[in-house]
Amino acid sequence: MTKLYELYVDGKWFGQDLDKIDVVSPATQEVIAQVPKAGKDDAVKAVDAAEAALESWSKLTAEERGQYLETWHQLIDDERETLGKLMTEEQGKPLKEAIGEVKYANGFIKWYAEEGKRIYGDIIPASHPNKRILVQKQPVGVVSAITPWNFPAAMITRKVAPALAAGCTVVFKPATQTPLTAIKLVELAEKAGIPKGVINIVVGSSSQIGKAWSDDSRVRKLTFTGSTEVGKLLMRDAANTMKKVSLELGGHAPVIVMEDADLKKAVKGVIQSKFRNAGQTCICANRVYVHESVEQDFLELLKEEVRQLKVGNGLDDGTDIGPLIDEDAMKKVDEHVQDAVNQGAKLEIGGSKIEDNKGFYFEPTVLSNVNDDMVCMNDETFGPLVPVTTFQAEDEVIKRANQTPFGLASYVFTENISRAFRISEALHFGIVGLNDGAPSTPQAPFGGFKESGLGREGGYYGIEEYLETKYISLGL
Ligand SMILES: NC(=O)C1=CN([C@@H]2O[C@H](COP(=O)(O)OP(=O)(O)OC[C@H]3O[C@@H](n4cnc5c(N)ncnc54)[C@H](OP(=O)(O)O)[C@@H]3O)[C@@H](O)[C@H]2O)C=CC1
Ligand SMILES: O=C(O)CCCC(=O)O
Repeated sequence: MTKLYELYVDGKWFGQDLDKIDVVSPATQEVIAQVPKAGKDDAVKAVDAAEAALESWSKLTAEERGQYLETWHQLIDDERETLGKLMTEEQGKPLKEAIGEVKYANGFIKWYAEEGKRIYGDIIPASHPNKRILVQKQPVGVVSAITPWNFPAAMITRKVAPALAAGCTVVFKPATQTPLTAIKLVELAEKAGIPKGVINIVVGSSSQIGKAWSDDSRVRKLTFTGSTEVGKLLMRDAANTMKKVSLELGGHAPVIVMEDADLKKAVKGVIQSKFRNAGQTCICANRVYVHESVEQDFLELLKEEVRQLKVGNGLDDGTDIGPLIDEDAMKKVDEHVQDAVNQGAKLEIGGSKIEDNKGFYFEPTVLSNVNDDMVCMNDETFGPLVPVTTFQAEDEVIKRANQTPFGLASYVFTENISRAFRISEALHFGIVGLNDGAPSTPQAPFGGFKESGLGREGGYYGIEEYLETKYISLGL
């Protein structure tokens, strides 16, 4: 019998009597579990619970809240293999990557268990002898979090952990395609003794749940990771009650390989950045600009590495690239490849769907002779495609890299220190991987410029998003 996972609001598991949603393995298309389908009423009840829990949770000391987070961290660490397997089953990424994500996700909990103790205020010298100017940071209040399917654990912990550490309570909705890891994380939060109402999870109609939270003036902060389209919609709705908003949206990351780059390092960076999670990451390399003098050497090295990547079910040993999340995702990659090839791009390796599997598998693909008008050079592919084009001059490539409404991650490979700084500073992106294809880490600020979003997650920057600044003017 298919296992039914329940939802959790106000310290109670519920949902047996609701309609059900099937959770489908992207590797096999089999139904692996079911979750209840919550709607508006459940979303409102979640806010009722979070609001009721807010006062007592926010009044705990940062050390007490940190202790709950430490216990949660330990329980997740003990279960990292179980969580990793569940994640692979529902999301598709290879098991070693899934376990890596659990560790990464847990790193945010550990970091914020500590960082909550360092929410400092200020005393500012006054202009009047009988006045004192005090500045205090306070939790923003109830937080609503909406997360995507591509990182079923990390996108949750990097929102929930700083919110909890700051003294906020949380209502959250994971993606319908990947709710199981999220529910398991909440089970462990309950086991860690986190009081009822502090964390509440619902899954179901995203528009009903999102709207209920947007319209509710008790929710003081919205944090979202997902598509730019939905991010804009949520921001517009949040304006009605003037919520604080953090948005981590789409990217379109350029990779710049200069003529003085260490090409082995550059290829390793592209492989790390591009093929993680089958290319379904908002910081994935999406377009590669290689100096014309090193293009052939770069392509040869890249193809050598890509040839060795094994595509398959993420649960199988040795799999490097799992299935894409669904048919639409596969169609998008195929369309990007076809568009480029029809306009004269050269297929260096890959280029096809893998038809003899039940899941949505696509070959790791490299295209050369690509130009800036092709769809793949303007739109996030979210799949295992590396389009390679050439450039002649530094100014030219900076201009082309910045020619996008997105501004999340970018990558530069060069062994020249002055050039490295010059280019990093000229790129209009929130993240620059300088000779580094894997910049994500819990202590660093993750987030984008322009239409890639607002706010930062990670490090001390990430906890600021859950705080209000209060100024107390004291007359002596
Ligand atoms: N920045 C990033 O990390 C991500 C970027 N993307 C980009 O977005 C594209 C589309 O992916 P997709 O999964 O559809 O992204 P979405 O933005 O649709 O989904 C992200 C989250 O938002 C929820 N959601 C969707 N519509 C609403 C709504 N009206 N109100 C409230 N919540 C809503 C989803 O719920 P539900 O699952 O129930 O639909 C999910 O929890 C990808 O191809 C990729 O380009 C996608 C995922 C992550
Ligand atoms: O695609 C995303 O939004 C998640 C980014 C993963 C990371 O933290 O590196």
